[in-house]
Amino acid sequence: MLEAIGVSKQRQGREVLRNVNLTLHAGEMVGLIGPNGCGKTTLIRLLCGEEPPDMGQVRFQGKEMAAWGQRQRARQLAVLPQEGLPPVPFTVEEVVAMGRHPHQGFWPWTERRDREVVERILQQTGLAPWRHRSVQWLSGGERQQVAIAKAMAQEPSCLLLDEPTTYLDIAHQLSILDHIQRWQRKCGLAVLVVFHDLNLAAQYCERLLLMKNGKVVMEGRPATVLRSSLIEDVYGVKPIMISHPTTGVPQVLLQAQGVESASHLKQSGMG
Ligand SMILES: Nc1ncnc2c1ncn2[C@@H]1O[C@H](COP(=O)(O)OP(=O)(O)OP(=O)(O)O)[C@@H](O)[C@H]1O
Repeated sequence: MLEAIGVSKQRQGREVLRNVNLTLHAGEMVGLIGPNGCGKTTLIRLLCGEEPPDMGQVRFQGKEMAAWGQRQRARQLAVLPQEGLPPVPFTVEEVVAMGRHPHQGFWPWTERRDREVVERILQQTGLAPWRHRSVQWLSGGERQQVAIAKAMAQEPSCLLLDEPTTYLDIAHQLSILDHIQRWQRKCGLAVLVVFHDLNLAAQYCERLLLMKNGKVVMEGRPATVLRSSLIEDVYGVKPIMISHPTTGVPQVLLQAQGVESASHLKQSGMG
């Protein structure tokens, strides 16, 4: 479905992606993880055709990305950038409907279908009661939910999400990711998600790619990638690894390293 083949990219003379290979298949959710500045967003920008690689190739549905027209690509590929949705002076319903733009005028019956899709998505995402609220007055987390609904309205076959849960509380993190997972499974959607939360990545993704300094250093199932020694090497912190009590997937516990917390533990007899 979507492939990066040996892609490299420089920023101000510095190589921020080095010979990265990635394949995303229909019907799978893949997590892209790694420390700040390791190149995740740059890779997403190359994968969605926002920028060309300096070396290597990005191919979408077998065709080189540069050969896709913008509108044609937008009918198939939706991207939720890291910065999310700006606080625009449009209503929730109008913004969700903007997701239909790549399809408009494509078939004679699109207008009715566009309205049906927007209505279905407003209902599914629980945004229907907010349809007339202006997006500019929504909180960061609320805007993020609208941004995801807009991407859903695009009805893509491939979805790229750059840290979609950053502004969301725990209930909304689960609700959005559950929603995307159901959509992925029902429609065979290919999903690539950038995560900082390794525990969510392990729970939702069948495959993870771990990046460090512009390179993919490990790829595989969560149990292969989320190993204590590898996490320590890549992130520079020593995690405590446990298995999720229900699903058995690896989960990462962090331990505060400050002097104060250590003495607090000793005082309480837990150190
Ligand atoms: N326009 C730019 N000009 C110069 N350097 C840039 C530019 N954009 C990104 N970089 C650098 O490229 C590297 C990779 O950045 P990128 O945003 O891809 O990392 P990231 O893994 O997404 O980070 P984060 O987790 O913090 O979002 C960083 O060192 C960043 O400073």
